[in-house]
Amino acid sequence: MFLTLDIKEAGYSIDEPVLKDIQFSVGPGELVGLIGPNGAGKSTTIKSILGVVNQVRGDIQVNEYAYIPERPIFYDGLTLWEHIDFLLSTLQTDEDSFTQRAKRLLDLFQLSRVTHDFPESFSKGMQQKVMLILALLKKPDLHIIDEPFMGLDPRAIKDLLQMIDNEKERGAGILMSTHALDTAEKICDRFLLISKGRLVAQGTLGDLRRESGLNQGSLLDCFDVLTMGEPNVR
Ligand SMILES: Nc1ncnc2c1ncn2[C@@H]1O[C@H](COP(=O)(O)OP(=O)(O)OP(=O)(O)O)[C@@H](O)[C@H]1O
Repeated sequence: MFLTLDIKEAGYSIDEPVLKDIQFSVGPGELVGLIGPNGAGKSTTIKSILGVVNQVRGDIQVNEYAYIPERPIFYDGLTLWEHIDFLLSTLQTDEDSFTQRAKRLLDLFQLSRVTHDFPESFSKGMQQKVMLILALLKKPDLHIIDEPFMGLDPRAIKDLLQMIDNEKERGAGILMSTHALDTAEKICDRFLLISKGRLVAQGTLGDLRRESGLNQGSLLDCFDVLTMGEPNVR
């Protein structure tokens, strides 16, 4: 497994846990969708894995990962190419092949023209593409992707889906939070459904259908049934 998570409680203060009793894992070549309503605890789950939630009771084992946040983050004063160069300096990899891969990806995502510009000046979609390129260049065991489809044009979404396929084929695991349930239904191997800080269901679409009693239900239908009337953590 590339990620094994067993959270008893996690949150931003000791007396008010946001998450309770969440257990799951992500293995090689698996795309796991983290879904749930607004405020359910998806980002808090991801932040617990990243180690930036200060109150976590439980155990989280994670291999080397790349994180693509919902809102792209860049280093002040570094151009796009300098971000790539900086990443290279943190990796033990062959410089020539790394540079070639970087150029190919910049081409693919149509960012070759702006390699010497500052990512802060890019559109949201272009910034998202930069984060994707940096994650791909790292070749991690696990990708953790927070709501990747927002702000991407249809062509970029197609490229992203292709990238996800390629990464799975390479053997990487992917944990992806999203509200795009139509897309998630088509591409995810398994789902983690979080509601009000608890893992209310996990498994394949077939498992979620069985659990919700909707034999032919879409992911959205199952989501609706399974997130109704969940008790609050607090
Ligand atoms: N930094 C923080 N400090 C205190 N509480 C927080 C913080 N971030 C999130 N929360 C609370 O934790 C709960 C879960 O929020 P979280 O951001 O994990 O939800 P989410 O499932 O990612 O939602 P969304 O789909 O809206 O992004 C919410 O009640 C939220 O108010």
